[in-house]
Amino acid sequence: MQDVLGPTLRLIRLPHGEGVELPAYETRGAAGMDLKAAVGENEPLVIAPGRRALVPTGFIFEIADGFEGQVRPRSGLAFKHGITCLNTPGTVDSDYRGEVKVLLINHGDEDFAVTRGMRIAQMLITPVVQARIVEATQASETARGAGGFGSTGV
Ligand SMILES: O=c1ccn([C@H]2C[C@H](O)[C@@H](COP(=O)(O)OP(=O)(O)OP(=O)(O)O)O2)c(=O)[nH]1
Ligand SMILES: [Mg+2]
Repeated sequence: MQDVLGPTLRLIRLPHGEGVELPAYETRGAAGMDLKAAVGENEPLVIAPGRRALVPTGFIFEIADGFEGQVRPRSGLAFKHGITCLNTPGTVDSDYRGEVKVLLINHGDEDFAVTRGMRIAQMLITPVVQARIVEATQASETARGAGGFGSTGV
């Protein structure tokens, strides 16, 4: 995978991200780079059951034109603790210059403490295109027509 040259991702470290490891692909073929929590060293962010929290990553991500960042949950956190991303997949626009944050929700039945450096989610860099938006008066004909939501059987 790493033989395939992807776009450059510039990361601007914010003061509270000082010392936090860069997001990284954990294995050679990993689709997503793991994002780490930039919460205070002695201030874990505790998410109670049923609650949500915006977790800082400590970085501005300058995503190349023509790409987006998709913030997705980590399956291990979901399986073991019921922790997932509420807005999955989160969309990080290429023109966004604020800090990337991860919106976690606790679907488990115990408090979950997010500690500094914890790998909380993953980000995929994915190509996007913008459509040319045109209003029309009639839909074109197709074999499917208006059939959907199980119209071809289950
Ligand atoms: O998980 C996420 C999702 C979004 N963002 C940031 C980057 C993204 O470019 C911006 C806006 O996200 P989105 O378009 O999904 O939210 P919105 O509710 O439409 O806000 P806006 O009006 O700012 O576009 O928020 C994150 O940091 N993490
Ligand atoms: Mg938006």
